[in-house]
Amino acid sequence: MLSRPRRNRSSAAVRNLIRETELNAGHLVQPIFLMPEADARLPIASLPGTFRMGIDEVLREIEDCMQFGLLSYMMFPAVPEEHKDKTGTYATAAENFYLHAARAIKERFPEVCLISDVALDPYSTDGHDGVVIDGEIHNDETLKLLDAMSVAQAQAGFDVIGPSDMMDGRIGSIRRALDREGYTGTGIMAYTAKYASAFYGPFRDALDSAPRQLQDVPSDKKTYQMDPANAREALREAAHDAAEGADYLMVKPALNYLDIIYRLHEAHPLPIAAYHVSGECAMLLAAAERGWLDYEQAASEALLSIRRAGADVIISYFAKDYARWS
Ligand SMILES: NCc1[nH]cc(CCC(=O)O)c1CC(=O)O
Ligand SMILES: [Mg+2]
Repeated sequence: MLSRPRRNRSSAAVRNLIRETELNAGHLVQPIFLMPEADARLPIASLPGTFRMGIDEVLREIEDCMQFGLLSYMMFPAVPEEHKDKTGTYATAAENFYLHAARAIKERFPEVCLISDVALDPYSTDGHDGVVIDGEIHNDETLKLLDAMSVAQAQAGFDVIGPSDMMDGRIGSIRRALDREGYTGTGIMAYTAKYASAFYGPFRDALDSAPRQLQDVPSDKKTYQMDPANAREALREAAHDAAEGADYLMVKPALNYLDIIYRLHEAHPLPIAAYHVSGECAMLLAAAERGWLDYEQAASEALLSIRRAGADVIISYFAKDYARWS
């Protein structure tokens, strides 16, 4: 044998020399679930180790994460039922606790990159990302609501707007709305290839945002989120979002969709984000709880694999732990 690959694995020093992929806290985004009560800290049964927090707890949490070099956060609101309605009015209300929290975070930690969530589902009594009109999830009526939500978030200080709704044309629509209002510096992280996945369960538990049982509307999101069977369709979505002014293209979920991450990374010069979603984290945590997997090693390998596939940015509930280990 003239060529022996094992020579390049013979010591830690050699392995370090030839390592192809690096992953550090700078690539990671920590998701945050925000509650209205300032001092709240509530566990999520299906996602151990992650909490729904009020703003006081969130500020403490961010301070903690910053010690480990985590600078980017993506925030989601757990909206009380009494604030929900069919069009998500509360999303742009002056008293909205999510907008107030963004202001408080950016005031206290101006150096962080704060990413929003734009979609109707946390605010909607129907639990859909778009507005339901006459039994239909109405694309173009939803765009107006998403535009207003995005402008309110930019005004509150979010650095990057994160449309997670999968309506057609919303990136261009939001970009124009932001620019019209003078927020030309506010970025857009497009949930470009977001699949109708079974792995969002714990997230929907956390926000109580699952689609409701309605008369004429399916209680799944398959008419707007992508079919897990499709890969080429993701390239089409990516072409739209890139042309409409997205600053990042996201693939979601991540681990079952590494091929999609790879394809988008090859096809587009835009930064690629991957959302390692709640269910993907939960199944690893459940196995670790039973002693079936080593949490640190398995979580690190999962994140590294997402990065190796071509993700520049990884959103994961493991971000803080990984940052602490590395
Ligand atoms: N706008 C909805 C939204 N934004 C982020 C997630 C899931 C994230 C996760 O599971 O961690 C979802 C769930 C859904 O589409 O129902
Ligand atoms: Mg699209």
